[in-house]
Amino acid sequence: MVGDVHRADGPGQRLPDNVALIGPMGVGKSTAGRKLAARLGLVYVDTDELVIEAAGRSVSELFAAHGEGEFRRLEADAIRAACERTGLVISVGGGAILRAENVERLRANAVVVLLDGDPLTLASRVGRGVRDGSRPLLEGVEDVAARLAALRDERADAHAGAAHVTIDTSGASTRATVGAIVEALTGLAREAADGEPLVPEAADGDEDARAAADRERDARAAADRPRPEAHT
Ligand SMILES: Nc1ncnc2c1ncn2[C@@H]1O[C@H](COP(=O)(O)OP(=O)(O)OP(=O)(O)O)[C@@H](O)[C@H]1O
Ligand SMILES: O=C(O)C1=C[C@@H](O)[C@@H](O)[C@H](O)C1
Ligand SMILES: [Mg+2]
Repeated sequence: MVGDVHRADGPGQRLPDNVALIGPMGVGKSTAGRKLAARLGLVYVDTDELVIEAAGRSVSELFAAHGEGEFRRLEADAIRAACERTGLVISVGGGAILRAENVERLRANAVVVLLDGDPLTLASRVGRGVRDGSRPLLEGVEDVAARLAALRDERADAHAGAAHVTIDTSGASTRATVGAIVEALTGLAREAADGEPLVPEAADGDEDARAAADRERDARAAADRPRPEAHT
């Protein structure tokens, strides 16, 4: 059932004009988000980047100077600002779903897509970026995979409660993940009463070329295609 994907403002509702990507640290929200925005012709924003801009320092510096609480306050401000806009793909910082106000705002103003991945996948993805100043919760941690697994478990309920749709990206390429997100959004848009598709329809005459490109992409991604799973 996708009823609660609609704006809660009565009949004639349509799907929200934003897409929000949530999920565990390192799952690929920023990487997939940029590509998704390009593919859908939407503007990409990343709440971590908005916080860095507002604070004038890296996430790690902010944690060190003012603590996680200040980071979370700026993160909530960033989400509020993003949710006042439309036409965005919003990559949401990994821990933002722990605040109910963030979840409420995101669900009301975006289709919320949870990108998930098993702990080994997460560990392999963050491996290269552990010391880039963006993930203070992993700094100085010996067993990054165990820490990521623990955080993912702690946040599993919050993630499930926040998501309209979940996509398992374990072992999937970014291209396959973006394809699965588009497929899920298209499905939701078609099912939404009076909803307009979030994915632009192909222009007349483009249909065959687009279908051929889709078939080619699907064939390439078939081996590792993640399965979207809709939630109420
Ligand atoms: N599907 C994928 N397959 C392989 N590598 C990926 C994939 N998605 C992302 N990566 C790589 O994993 C790393 C982490 O990705 P990214 O920064 O997008 O994660 P994130 O979810 O935004 O993390 P954070 O919550 O910390 O912001 C990057 O180095 C990226 O290139
Ligand atoms: O999972 C988390 O709590 C975090 C994820 C990152 O996106 C950053 O928002 C920050 O490193 C905290
Ligand atoms: Mg990110």
